[in-house]
Amino acid sequence: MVSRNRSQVKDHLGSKVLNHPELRNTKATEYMSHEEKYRYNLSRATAMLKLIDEEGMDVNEISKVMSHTVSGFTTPDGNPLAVHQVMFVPTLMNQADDDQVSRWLGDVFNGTIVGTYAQTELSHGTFVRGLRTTATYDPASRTFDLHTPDVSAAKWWPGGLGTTANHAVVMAQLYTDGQPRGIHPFMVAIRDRETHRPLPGITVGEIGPKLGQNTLNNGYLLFDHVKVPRENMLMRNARVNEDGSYTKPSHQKASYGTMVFTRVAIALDTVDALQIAATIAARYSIVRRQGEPRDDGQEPQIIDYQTQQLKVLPHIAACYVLRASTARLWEHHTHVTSEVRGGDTALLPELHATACCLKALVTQDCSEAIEALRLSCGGHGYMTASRLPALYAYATAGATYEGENTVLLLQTARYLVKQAGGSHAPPAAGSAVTYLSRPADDTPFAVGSPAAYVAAVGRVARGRVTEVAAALQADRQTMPEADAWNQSLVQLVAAALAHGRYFVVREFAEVVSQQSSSRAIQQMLQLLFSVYLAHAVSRAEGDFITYGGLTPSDIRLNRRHLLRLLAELRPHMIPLTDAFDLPDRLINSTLGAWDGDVYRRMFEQASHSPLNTDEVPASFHQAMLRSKL
Ligand SMILES: CC/C=C\C/C=C\C/C=C\C/C=C/C=C/C(=O)SCCNC(=O)CCNC(=O)[C@H](O)C(C)(C)COP(=O)(O)OP(=O)(O)OC[C@H]1O[C@@H](n2cnc3c(N)ncnc32)[C@H](O)[C@@H]1OP(=O)(O)O
Ligand SMILES: Cc1cc2nc3c(=O)[nH]c(=O)nc-3n(C[C@H](O)[C@H](O)[C@H](O)COP(=O)(O)OP(=O)(O)OC[C@H]3O[C@@H](n4cnc5c(N)ncnc54)[C@H](O)[C@@H]3O)c2cc1C
Repeated sequence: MVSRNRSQVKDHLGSKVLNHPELRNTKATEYMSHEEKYRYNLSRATAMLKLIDEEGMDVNEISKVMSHTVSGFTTPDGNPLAVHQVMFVPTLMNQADDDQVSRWLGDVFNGTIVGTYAQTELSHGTFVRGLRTTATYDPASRTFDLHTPDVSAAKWWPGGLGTTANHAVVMAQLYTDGQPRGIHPFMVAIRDRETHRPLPGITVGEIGPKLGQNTLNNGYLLFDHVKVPRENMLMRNARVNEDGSYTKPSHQKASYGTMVFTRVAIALDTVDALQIAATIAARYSIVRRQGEPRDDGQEPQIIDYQTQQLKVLPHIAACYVLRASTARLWEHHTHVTSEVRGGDTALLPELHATACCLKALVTQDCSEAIEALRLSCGGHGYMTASRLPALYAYATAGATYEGENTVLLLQTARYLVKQAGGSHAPPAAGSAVTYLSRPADDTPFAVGSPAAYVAAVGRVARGRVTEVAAALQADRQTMPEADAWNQSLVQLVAAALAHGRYFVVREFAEVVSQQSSSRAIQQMLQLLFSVYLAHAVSRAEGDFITYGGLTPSDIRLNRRHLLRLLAELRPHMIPLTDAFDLPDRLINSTLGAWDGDVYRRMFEQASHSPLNTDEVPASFHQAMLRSKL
């Protein structure tokens, strides 16, 4: 499997799970209790982990397996082992030293150690430096004392912590030699490997129901002076020596590496959810007919309403554009990580800035798009069996976890304004920010020219960044830094999003220009790109007038152009979503099956309601008749 790309891994595993004795048969989980749902999803997650093991996948491929296309089928209510796979294992691989890796990894891969990534606390998630769990080193016993000072410092949220994991990588404030040293990772056993009972000094449990993803098994965790051996601090980056002396990491934020990786993975994966939602809405929009009959005597297919085309088609284009740019980000991450392992951290700041902004842009765009697609399916889109609510719940969680989106965009903005002001190391060759130090691209705007649109998107990004950088600089002369920063927050976020949009469209422009296998494919990619660009302009018309060099007349022309493009794309809608190659069983939607047999499926799913088991449910007598008396 080692040389397969993500899509090949997804297809391979997709067919494996659909034929797997323990995974191929699914149950409707809507009517299960919380505990039953957890058991069902956990046993499927475990079967999936065994399958991964049988396939001999390495850690890099394990994260590819987290493709929502596959995991949404295997664990429809959230994977209680997701954080084990996506964060715990990669943290050990990248932050444990070689001795530690050889000490733990065997037990991780044979399933004896199941872990989570315990960083967030009740009172601190965003502000990582503010975490209050302490790890105080005692040279006499050569142990760390892990302690939760009060309930507000309880770890709260880690996935799988509730009742699944027996170990955690705990992010805690290190104290050694009497000095605070900042946040560091510790490998901590929290439950007995045999009995699964919490170990002495540990309080652990599950946090309760959420908007969705209810079997992620998010948990809480408190330490009452728990002793952890010195060898359990992950020591690839920083070290605490036996005498308590401290060796700094090569990069101040080296211990944040897992977050960077997971942001990249989330950006990639959320596009999977959008592809599924777009396929469902496209198929339903063809099947559904409603309205005054036309000349042929038939009611119109809803996709032939211009408004419906606007609700559905731009999001199909977005699937293609965002898939390409997030795949490029993944490749870039792989490259930078290997440089960092070799000791060169020069590319890390920009990788961090790009990962923050793409994770935010993609999860925001995808959750808004999935909600629009749900609305495009009318009442039936509100039903759980359409799968659209779960897809939305999944995508919108991505806007919060692994760094709340506003906060991440502000990280990107911090990097951008430093670049614009020349106060950061100059960008490396191939950097995504060189445009800030060059004159603006003055390619005149012309409807119908993707290159002209890309240039305009670039002018918006450049204008947004330079304007807010100047405002910030001016405010810094008259007020404290924190006030000046706060004064510009809204514009900083807008600048980071504009930069992200420019990154995305430049990457796709390159994909289109490099595509050489067929003229027809090239033309289709051009059409998708044109739709994406025209839609991007229509969503931010003010910006394109203010910074992009467009006139009000260009804006009017773009509105008409977008609608014409949608009409042009409409006949290709089904092939374009079929091309995502999603088998019906993985889509798992009453509205989105390939044969379009929507109404029969809807009736079939209604038959599963426990309220339909008896003609008159017992509850009628118990609740309603009694209340009449
Ligand atoms: C394949 C998987 C796909 C999908 C997922 C599948 C399933 C999903 C199931 C479950 C997923 C759930 C998991 C969720 C897990 C979590 O949520 S874990 C917790 C995540 N928490 C966060 O992300 C917290 C966000 N906050 C932060 O990251 C930081 O606090 C901060 C906002 C970045 C600020 O940090 P700090 O206060 O320490 O920073 P400053 O001291 O202000 O320094 C800033 C300078 O540091 C640079 N910096 C910051 N971070 C990094 C980094 N990671 N790498 C490199 N550099 C970094 C920053 O650029 C500043 O640099 P400067 O300008 O030069 O000073
Ligand atoms: C489903 C799910 C799974 C999770 N899994 C894990 C896990 O496995 N491990 C783990 O450790 N954590 C996990 N988390 C926690 C998650 O990482 C945090 O919730 C997330 O980082 C947001 O932090 P917060 O809750 O502190 O939000 P807050 O920071 O409190 O956000 C609230 C509001 O404050 C604003 N805000 C905060 N700071 C600033 C600022 N500096 N500037 C401007 N605005 C600001 C935000 O923009 C937001 O609007 C999970 C969360 C969820 C929802």
